Amino acid sequence: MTITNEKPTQKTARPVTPLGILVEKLEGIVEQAKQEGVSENLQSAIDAAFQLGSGLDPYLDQVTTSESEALANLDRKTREEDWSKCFSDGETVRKLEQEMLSGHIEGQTLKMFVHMTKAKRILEIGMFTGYSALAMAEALPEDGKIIACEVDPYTAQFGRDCFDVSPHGNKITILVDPALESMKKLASEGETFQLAFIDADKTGYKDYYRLLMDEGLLESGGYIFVDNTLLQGQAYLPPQQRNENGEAIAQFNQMIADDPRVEQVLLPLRDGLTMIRKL
Ligand SMILES: C[S@@+](CC[C@H](N)C(=O)[O-])C[C@H]1O[C@@H](n2cnc3c(N)ncnc32)[C@H](O)[C@@H]1O
Repeated sequence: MTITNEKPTQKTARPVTPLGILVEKLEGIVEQAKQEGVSENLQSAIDAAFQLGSGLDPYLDQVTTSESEALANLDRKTREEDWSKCFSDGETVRKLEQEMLSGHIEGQTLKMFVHMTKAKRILEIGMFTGYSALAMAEALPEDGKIIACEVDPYTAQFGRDCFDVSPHGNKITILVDPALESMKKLASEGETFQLAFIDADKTGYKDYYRLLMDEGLLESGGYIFVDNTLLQGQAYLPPQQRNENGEAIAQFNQMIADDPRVEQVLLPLRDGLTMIRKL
């Protein structure tokens, strides 16, 4: 057996945001233009468009507060895991992938929102390896708590192991069940939350929202943050370009826009992050 000290292979994440996809397309256009020999003016316009787009995400990373060591460790471990093998070996019950992790900019944004809202009881719907849960936990006071719903036991344990090396991990309780079941149980026990973060299966978003709003889980004046509300641009692209998730998100966004009980804003951060305030 050969023992090396090489790091486990890390696959490069594929683009999963409107900007990332746009930049990948621009990169292809830059190459194609070079090969086909377009005019100097057109080439420099294409190069400028590529520069403008490709520089944004690295710049945000550079000027945003760095993530904690525990978050960096969780991110690295998530990238090193072979998620497709975990699924084919039957370790995970769902097909998971490293691209599901929210990451540095969104994590710091959520953490900032927790500070700003002074929320002490948070419900997370869709935890994966726990990046967003831990980022929010870092902003909670000692007596604050997060209940994180995750259907996959393998990734729930993966997250738990990462939480346990953080001084904030003890604020997070994981419920390993379909989120709808966990939420109904929490509602029947009279639990209430000041902040919820929806980031699970996109076709379930409408039901999660209804449960939060109609079953008393979310307190008046409480906030719901919702991830992937641009769904790689499918939310605003022509309907025939949408897959099932894109259609679910488009319908969800419209449902929120039509609900007089709330105020909301869709931030074009990463794959779209909607902030909703219950009036
Ligand atoms: C996009 S990931 C969550 C990412 C995480 N919030 C983060 O910031 O890194 C979605 C997660 O939702 C979980 N999920 C999907 N359907 C679910 C359900 N019905 N109930 C609970 N969790 C679910 C998946 O197993 C997956 O881990």
